[in-house]
Amino acid sequence: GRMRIDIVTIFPEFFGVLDVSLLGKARERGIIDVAVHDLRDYTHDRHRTVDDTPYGGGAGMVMRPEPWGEALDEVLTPDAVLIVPSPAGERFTQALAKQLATESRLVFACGRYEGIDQRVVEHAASVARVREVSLGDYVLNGGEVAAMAMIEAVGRLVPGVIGNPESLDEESHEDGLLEYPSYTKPAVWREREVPPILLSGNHGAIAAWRREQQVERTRRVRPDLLGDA
Ligand SMILES: CN1CCN(Cc2ccc(Cn3ccc4ccc(-c5n[nH]c(N)c5C#N)cc43)cc2)CC1
Repeated sequence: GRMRIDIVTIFPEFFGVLDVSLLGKARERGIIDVAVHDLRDYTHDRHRTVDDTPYGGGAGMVMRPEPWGEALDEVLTPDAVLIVPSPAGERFTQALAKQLATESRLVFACGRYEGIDQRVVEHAASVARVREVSLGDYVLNGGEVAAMAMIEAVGRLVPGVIGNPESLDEESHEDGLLEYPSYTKPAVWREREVPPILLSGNHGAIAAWRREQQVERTRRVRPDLLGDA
């Protein structure tokens, strides 16, 4: 396929949904191959232990390096990009999604507890490109939800995955503005009319109105995207 994605996690069943979603079609068509690996398969003790107490003290547990080392030995090839979801990561953006969509191999290391022993990331960087990436400034309990979001954002940009590619270039954050509001039938719903301009057939005026809606909405909701104070 065009892209191979490996996911290492202690919750492999979490990614079962990838079989049914949009990416399910892409997998059937052989565009994207996804393989999920259970980190516990790389432990060798009876309790399949993946965590231990943090050196230096502190609350919570840290994920042990050994299982991660063995798992990544198996899936991390030099051409791959290892993506490690982390609260301390660089911000995940549409620009990064577009960059990652050009790669042939992505590996996602989904941590839990308080994170993964840092030596795992250090070692991986000697084998492949590694990026610690954060979904946003809020706290999750692990990397799986973040990985799912990133896989969806990247997967839909891989050529052939989305039916109508033109819907890709007219979307939010493509031109730095939020998207304009959308409407469909009926023309009146609960006494609310569709903006008449959209029924005018005047495509120049419609395009202008949509642009104005984008600017107005962006200024109201996301002034940071306009570089406004
Ligand atoms: C001493 N204290 C100092 C504060 N830390 C902070 C902390 C560390 C881990 C976790 C839980 N967790 C484990 C793996 C993992 C991956 C991604 C994310 C994540 N959260 N938010 C995003 N946007 C994420 C993404 N992407 C969270 C994760 C939660 C909070 C704890 C220890």
